Amino acid sequence: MPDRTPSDSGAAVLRHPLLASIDSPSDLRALPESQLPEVAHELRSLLVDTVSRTGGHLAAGLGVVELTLGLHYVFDTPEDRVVWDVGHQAYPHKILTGRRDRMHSLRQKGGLSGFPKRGESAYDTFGVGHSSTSISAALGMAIAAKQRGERRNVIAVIGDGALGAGMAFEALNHAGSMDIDLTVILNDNEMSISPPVGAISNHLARLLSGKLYTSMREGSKSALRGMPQLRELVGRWEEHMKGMVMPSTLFEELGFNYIGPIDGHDLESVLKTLRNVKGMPGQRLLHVVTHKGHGYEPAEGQPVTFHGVTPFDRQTGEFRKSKAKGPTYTKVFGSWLCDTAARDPRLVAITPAMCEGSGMGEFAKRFPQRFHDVGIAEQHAVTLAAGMACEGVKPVVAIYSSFLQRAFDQLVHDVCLQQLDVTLAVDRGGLVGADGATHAGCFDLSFSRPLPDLVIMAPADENECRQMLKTGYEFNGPAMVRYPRGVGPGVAVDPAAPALPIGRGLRVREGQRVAMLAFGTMVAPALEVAEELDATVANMRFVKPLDRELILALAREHALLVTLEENTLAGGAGSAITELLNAEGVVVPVLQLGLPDRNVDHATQAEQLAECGLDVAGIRDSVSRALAALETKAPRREQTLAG
Ligand SMILES: Cc1ncc(C[n+]2csc(CCOP(=O)(O)OP(=O)(O)O)c2C)c(N)n1
Ligand SMILES: CC(=O)[C@@H](O)[C@H](O)COP(=O)(O)O
Ligand SMILES: [Mg+2]
Repeated sequence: MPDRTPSDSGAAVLRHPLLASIDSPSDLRALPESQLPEVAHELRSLLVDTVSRTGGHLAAGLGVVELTLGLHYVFDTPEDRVVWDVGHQAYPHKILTGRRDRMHSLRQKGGLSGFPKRGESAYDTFGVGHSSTSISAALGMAIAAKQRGERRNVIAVIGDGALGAGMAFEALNHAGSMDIDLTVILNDNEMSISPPVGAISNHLARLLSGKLYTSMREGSKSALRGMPQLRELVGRWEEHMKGMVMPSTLFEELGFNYIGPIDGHDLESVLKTLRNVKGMPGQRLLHVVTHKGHGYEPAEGQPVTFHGVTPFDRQTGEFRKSKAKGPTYTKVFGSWLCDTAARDPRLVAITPAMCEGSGMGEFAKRFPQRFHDVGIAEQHAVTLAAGMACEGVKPVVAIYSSFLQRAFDQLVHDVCLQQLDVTLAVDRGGLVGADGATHAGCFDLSFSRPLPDLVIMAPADENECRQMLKTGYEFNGPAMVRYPRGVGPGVAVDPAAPALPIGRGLRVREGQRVAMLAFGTMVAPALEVAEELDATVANMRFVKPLDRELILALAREHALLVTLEENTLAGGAGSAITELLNAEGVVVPVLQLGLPDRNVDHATQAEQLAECGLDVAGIRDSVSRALAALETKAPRREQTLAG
């Protein structure tokens, strides 16, 4: 990696002389091919340096350095469209496409997004964050280009993990039957976030181990150099042997011309193959083999840890100490899961490819027979749980709120309609910080609330989270506990704490002027504000069923109700309360506070909350204004105060 040299300011900076001359892929294309290995070297260096400071996704980007260079060198981007899947591997792409000097701002408020984003650059052809969208989007672009009579290459780059999702196969299925030019590059590093799972992954491994065919082919090629007639004959024999030695690939069966596997770190081979692919008509799938974390030893050795990282020391690969106190909600879930499984042999746990992120590592080790990582397959995960519940086991699906969006109909049709006993541990509910809008869990309360028979809970602290998991698990029907990313207020967890009475909230402070009806993460800031405003605070606990008696009592006793939730205001928990009041014919002013009707970009969680007026200062302001308005104006019927 390039040396550190003192900058004018005396601070150590990294020198990347070649990268410094590349402001767009045109500059890259102007370089002789002989300089590309050095560009690759500098790219890796800059990538490690950047992410060691900002945090973010590292190992995947390191693995696609040569592929990224090759794509921008060989293809005429952005005229040719490169569509990245998930987009967590796109940092090298950002560096080469005019964003080098802003990499230090990655994932920070006002800075570069951690994912491709159409508004950020013309080279970001499709906004991503969620997995397995690339082939559909690329196919759509290819069809549009054909219809408009525009000739361009369209290339989807998808990982072996992302390929396991149903949506990727829906797209292959469609594309394979069409008269269309489309390139799919399969970036196979034999890793998802965790080691990949499933039969597709086994199929890819078999393709990679088809060494016999590959070495026969390579050996014969060099042997026949200078003997053209014989080479043609052997070429035909080779096709015949290919069929005999290697079963045809899944992709060929789906109508794709399969090319590869090639070594994705051999720049010469990457460039040569991309040039060949560029001229080919029809649908082709190029199988590129890479190594997650390539070129940075700590990441190569620990690709799971270095998938997504907090800032670390680039020399040693050691992480900076976290200042956070207490366990994350994810950890609380993980230990509840293990404790419950130890007592109840009926418990099974399901994750759609998020074992570590969802806190299930310990469970997977201790109860491997009852642990099901289904790959990036949220829809399948939920319906699989439904099937299990039909047969008397007790499934717990741990899923990120934003990924549960994928499985909405499965939740409606397969779980709730049949009132099946499935517990959903919905992590990352609310704003998630640096991953930004793609990963924010802003909608789960709105989309789950209309479902009959679903119990929905939101804990105010760590202990309540455990109690709610117990409550949901013991409830004989569908139940969901939604908790946020990160740590809570630091309440000690009592493993023996009882389940909660369903549909009962809790008054946590008594006041006179206003009642604050808070859900989940909003209880703590509501309590902080309450002192100053002489407010009653209720920890509502249940979004469904709502605590009717508590709400009506609060409405009787106070001149103003304030609902607070870390979910979009549209159709969320506050709306549930106003619906109930309307249904009961109760007229009381209600101020609804929650997430706004717009996407909230990457920043820290605290910055995002402040931006949405959901930090202590923001809540205090909104409530004070509402109280002032109420005190100066004559009361009206039907008052709903805007937040
Ligand atoms: C719908 C959805 N589910 C889960 C995730 C979380 N996720 C992000 S990257 C990833 C693994 C992707 O593996 P692969 O496509 O092989 O890419 P690699 O990291 O190996 O380069 C997962 C599960 C996601 N982004 N989107
Ligand atoms: C790219 C992706 O989808 C995941 O890697 C995600 O960024 C993980 O987020 P957490 O850090 O919240 O687990
Ligand atoms: Mg992979």
